[in-house]
Amino acid sequence: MESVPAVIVAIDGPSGTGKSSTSKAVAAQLGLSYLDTGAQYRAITWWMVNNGIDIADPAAIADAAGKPDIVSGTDPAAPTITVDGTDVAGPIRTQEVTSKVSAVSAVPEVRARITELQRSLAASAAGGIVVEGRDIGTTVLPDADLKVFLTASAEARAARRSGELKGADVQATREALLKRDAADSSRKTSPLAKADDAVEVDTSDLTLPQVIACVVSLVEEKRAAR
Ligand SMILES: Nc1ncnc2c1ncn2[C@@H]1O[C@H](COP(=O)(O)OP(=O)(O)O)[C@@H](O)[C@H]1O
Ligand SMILES: Nc1ccn([C@H]2C[C@H](O)[C@@H](COP(=O)(O)OP(=O)(O)O)O2)c(=O)n1
Repeated sequence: MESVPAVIVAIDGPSGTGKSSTSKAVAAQLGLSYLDTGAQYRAITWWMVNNGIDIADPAAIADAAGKPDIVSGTDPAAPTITVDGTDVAGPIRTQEVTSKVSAVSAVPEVRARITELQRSLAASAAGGIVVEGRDIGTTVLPDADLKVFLTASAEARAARRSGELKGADVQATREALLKRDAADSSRKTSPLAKADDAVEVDTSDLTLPQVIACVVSLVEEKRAAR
């Protein structure tokens, strides 16, 4: 039987463009592992908040960056995230963590630590992996076989996000989302950016199944060309 070589897929883009839903579905469909790098930054932020680290003090964050043990489960059917053995999948999605994650993830020591975890997970995924985040194509896995950069209008993204957070005001969600994009795009260390060789897909007017099909066919094209 012919074996299919492991494929590494990097999916980046701002909040609400469909990275997590698309990456999980593509990985499940193609039998690949899946890594949500945003969950890792949220997990380290949750730990900082829980341990009384001053989020306004980058030196304090840098000093503590090596302390928490963050473990990601990469099965796309049931991704997991633990900190020092505690399941934090729920607590990392609170408004408090969301409002603080950009400040924590801007600290170079935090990025170095999490980037190392990401590279080691990608290297050990024998069947290949889909890794989604903000700097995967530019910094974490610059040699990925396929890089996709998802975009969508602020209106579409805010409508999607406020649909998730029951009862959330679309305008307030839009503002919080744009504020986080601006912080993530303007930080010095590996900001949110499209890699030069990434394929850009605007998802504003596409359904989720259409985006998934588009990325699956991009992966299949890459595989066929190898
Ligand atoms: N193309 C799409 N059309 C409509 N809704 C979408 C689309 N892609 C994703 N969504 C929905 O938008 C929300 C945010 O998607 P998610 O995958 O979490 O985005 P990201 O990981 O980029 O923040 C989810 O509720 C998801 O189901
Ligand atoms: N590769 C990554 C992934 C996420 N981050 C940071 C910046 C993001 O605002 C936060 C949270 O990412 P996450 O993907 O969970 O955010 P959303 O699902 O888009 O709300 O983490 C990062 O700096 N680098």
